[in-house]
Parts: sequence; structure tokens; C-alpha cells
Amino acid sequence: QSVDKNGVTILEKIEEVERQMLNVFTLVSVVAPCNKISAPENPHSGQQTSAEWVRIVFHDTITKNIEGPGLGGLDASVGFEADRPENVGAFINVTLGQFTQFSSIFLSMSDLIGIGLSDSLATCDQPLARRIPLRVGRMDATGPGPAGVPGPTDSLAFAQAAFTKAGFTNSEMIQAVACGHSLGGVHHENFPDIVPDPNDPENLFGRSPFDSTPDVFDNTGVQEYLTRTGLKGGPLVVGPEATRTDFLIFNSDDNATITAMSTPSSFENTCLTIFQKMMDNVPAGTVLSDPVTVRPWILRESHLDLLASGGVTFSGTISGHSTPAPPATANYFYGTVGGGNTGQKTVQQSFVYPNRPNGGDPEDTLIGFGTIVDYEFNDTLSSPSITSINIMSSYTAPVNLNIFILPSQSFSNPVNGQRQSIIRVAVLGTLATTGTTMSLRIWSPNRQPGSVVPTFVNQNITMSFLRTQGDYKIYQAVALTGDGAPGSTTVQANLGTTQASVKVQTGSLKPCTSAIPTTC
Ligand code: HEM
Repeated sequence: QSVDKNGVTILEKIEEVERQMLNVFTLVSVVAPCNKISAPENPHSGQQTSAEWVRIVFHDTITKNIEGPGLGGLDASVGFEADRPENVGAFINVTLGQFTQFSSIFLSMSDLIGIGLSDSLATCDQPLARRIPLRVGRMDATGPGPAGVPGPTDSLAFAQAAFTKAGFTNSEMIQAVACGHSLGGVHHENFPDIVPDPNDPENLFGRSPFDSTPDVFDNTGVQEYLTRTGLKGGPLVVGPEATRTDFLIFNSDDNATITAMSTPSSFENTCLTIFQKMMDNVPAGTVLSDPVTVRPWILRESHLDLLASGGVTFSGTISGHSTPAPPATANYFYGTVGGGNTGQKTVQQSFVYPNRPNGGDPEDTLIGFGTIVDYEFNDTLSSPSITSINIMSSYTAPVNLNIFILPSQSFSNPVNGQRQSIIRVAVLGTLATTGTTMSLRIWSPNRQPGSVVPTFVNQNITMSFLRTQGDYKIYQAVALTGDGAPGSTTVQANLGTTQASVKVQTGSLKPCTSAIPTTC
């Protein structure tokens, strides 16, 4: 299986996306409900998070091929382009800033832009909460791409040339604009020549919406444009003569394309297809996965650990999702060497989402997976020959008792803008013979000049023997990681070149209270 520059496989990325999407406290919590404002300190700014997450896709993807065939596209290069006049507004740094806390070696910023689009559309499409088919594997640019995002003062010919160059037909351009401009609007703050200052303390940035339902992803704008009712297509249709780009674009084929997407279902089907095309408009050479289907049952989080007695524990969270809701209890068993198992176990549900579908609170927004149920388990493993966990006869994951990171004995502290991590690892004593080399690979987020998006750098550290605990030998490494950039650090322990632990994200490690780290 091929790996990327961080040694991560496409299957690892897919699994991480599934975990993100079923964890309602991650990205989706930032965008739900659809009218959530991205500047909490300024609730009357009209900066609608869901709209910003959609707009950024256009600004990133549309400059593909300008610099040469196959160059650019959806690659998070917008992170380096936030100050350009064509990107006026705070949306790029605000949006990427919201995404950075979830970035890791498993999720590039450009894949996060895709999850963000998928979350945004689902959140704004209640109660269906449909999602774009989401592929993963996008690679982030390491510098800015060319300028060339069409704006409201550009001619129709300029917009057509940009879309054609990026790989979109005239019809697709019309669809993309009509779909994007279902959410949000034009802000006086960004475009004072298009939208007059409303002098309204309830609308501080002077947002003039594109349609009467700016926080619903629907065909209202198309209907209002075609029937000249409501907002009649919004400020880029009926605003000042010099900036009627939406009118010029919609009218460029005598309204044939926009008429064909005027019913609720034709609008949604068309939009999900065109948004997927925009997301998959990636630099040549990028290998994208098949569309990710979040499996009905997954092991959302899990970790092995050691008791003081030397016994091994395995705990974590199983997540299931379905309509109607998954059962109140979930079953699983541990597989053993040779194909046997240790018997069925049952675990009670610990968290149900949403509790009151469409109750109006963020936590009641449907996000496209029916009801999500979490089940927290915590087992002391009875047999050293366990090799896997099998959940609801539907999902199997390996359990590697040979070598594993020890969360209860590992720590992470902020030190002078960096993090000091003390990572301890258990290796089965029979494997750690004389001459064993234990090493720890650490991938941590670092700042990149010119963009809020972190880049991941890795280091490989030799681990030292600490003590024996039961059947295991404990090794440890102390490392300074990252430079304070947001994002998640990942570690993996290696025994020579023969055994490797699973990769573990260190975000939830507790701080060490001892002055001498190795004695924590
Ligand atoms: C030639 C094509 C386009 C032009 C000239 C254009 C122009 C604009 C302008 C002037 C704004 C106002 C921004 C602000 O004041 O904050 C805007 C907002 C927006 N655009 Fe476009 N746009 C185009 C295509 C698209 C496409 C293809 C999408 C879809 C991905 C899109 C999605 C959005 C969204 C969601 C907003 C609302 C942002 C917010 O409320 O914060 N636009 N567009």
C-alpha cells in the first residue's frame, strides 16, 4: 500500500475521516447550526460559518491550471493567499484557523476543507442532511498558487475563461455559482460599492443575503431569481449595474441551466455533483480514495494500557450510526491467534446524538448519519493471544499486544512555546532481547511562514529502557515537539524494523507534574 510523505496510508486517512465525522465534538460542532457566526465575540457581524466554509472551496479550486497543466486546484494554497484583494474578507484565515485544531498527519488541510464542505452542506440541509461524496488523499501546497479568482467587477468573459481553464463548462460555472450563492451574502464591509452601509447594529458588517434563506442550503435563490420575487437573485443580480456578475453568469445560456435546477431535488442533486467536482479538482498526481462511506460500526477511539500488576487493559469508544437508532447495547468479541475468540461481550450506550432531532439547538442538528450512538468499553484482557476486536460482526480491527504506547504513563507539557512530551511504550519482554533498538517517531505541527496552516515535521528518537512491568519492558523517550502551531502530534514506537505500535495522537496526554521529566 502506498504511503504519503508522512508514511500514512490512504486507509489510515479514510479511517480518521470516519472517526472525525462520527465524533460530533469535532469539525461539525464548529459549523452547526447553519446560521452559526464565526466570530463569537461579534454576534451581529453576519459572518456565517457555513457560508465561509463553502466560499473557501471556490477560492482554492478555481485557479487550477493557470500556472500550467495540472498545477493548483484544491490544495489549501489559499492559506498563503489571504491578503490578496481577490480574497477580500476574513474568511480564509478564520476558516483555516477553525480547521487547524483538527489537522494531523492523517488529515491534510485540503482534506479538512472537504470535510468542512460536507459538514456545512449537511448542516444547512435539514432534515435531509445530505453530504457530498467525499474522497480523501489531498496534498497541501507548500506555497501560494497564482492569482485569478474572478470577482464581481470582472467581465463574464473573464469568469468564463477562469472556469474553463480550471476544467468547468459554462453550465458547470452557472451551477457552481447558483449552488454557492444559496448560502450567505455580500458584506458592505468587504464590498462597499455593492452593498450600502445599513447602519444597523444588528447587521454590523452590512450583509446583504443572496436569497431569503441564507442559512438554508436550498433552491430559494434560484426560484427568486427566475420568478423575480423575494430578493430576485440578490446583490450580484439586482445590485449596481457594474457588479451584476451573477446575472451575467446565470443569463449566459438564456437561463437554461439555472431553470433545469429550479426544483428542490434537481437543485440538490446538481449542487452535490458540482461541489464534488470542485473538491476533486486536485493537482495532477494526487491519488484520491474512493468516496468514503462511514461504516455502520467503527472503533472510534481505543488504547491499550498496563495496570500496575502488569495486566493489559483495552478501552475506548465504539460508535454506531443508523436510522432508526442503533440498539441500546453493542456486542463485540476479541479474536485470538488461530481464529478463536474470548467470548461475546456486551456494552451499554453512553451517548446518543442527536437527542431531539431539529430541536433548534446546535446539538440537535442532523448531520447525515441518522442517530449516532457511542458505547464506552474498558476491558482487562484475559488472554495474551488476543489479536483483534470484532464489533457487531461488522467491523474488525487489529489489537497489537506486542508493542503499544502507554497513555497512563505518558505526559505532555508546554515548554517555551514548544511541547515537551514524555512517551512511554510497553514491549513484550520476549521480543525485547539484548541488542534491541527501540525508537520513537514523532510527527508534530510547525508553523509555515505566510499561512495559518501548519506543516508536519518528524523526528526519530532512540528510546531508553526504564523498567520491567509484568510481561512487558517499558521504554521511554523525552522530546521537544512542535513550535506551538495548532494541530495534533502523533507518535509511533518501533522495535528495530520488525514491530511497530499503532500511531497514537497525543492530544489527550496529561501534564507531568515532576520537575524531572523522566521521573514522571
Ligand atoms: C464568478 C464567480 C463568482 C463571483 C464573482 C462571486 C462573488 C462573490 C462575492 C462578491 C461575495 C461576497 C463576499 C463577502 O462580502 O463576504 C461572494 C460570497 C460568496 N460566494 Fe461567491 N462568487 C462567485 C462564485 C462562487 C462559487 C462558485 C461559489 C461556490 C463554491 C461561491 C460561494 C460563495 C459563498 C458561499 C458566499 C457567501 C460568503 C459569506 O456569506 O461569508 N461563490 N461571492
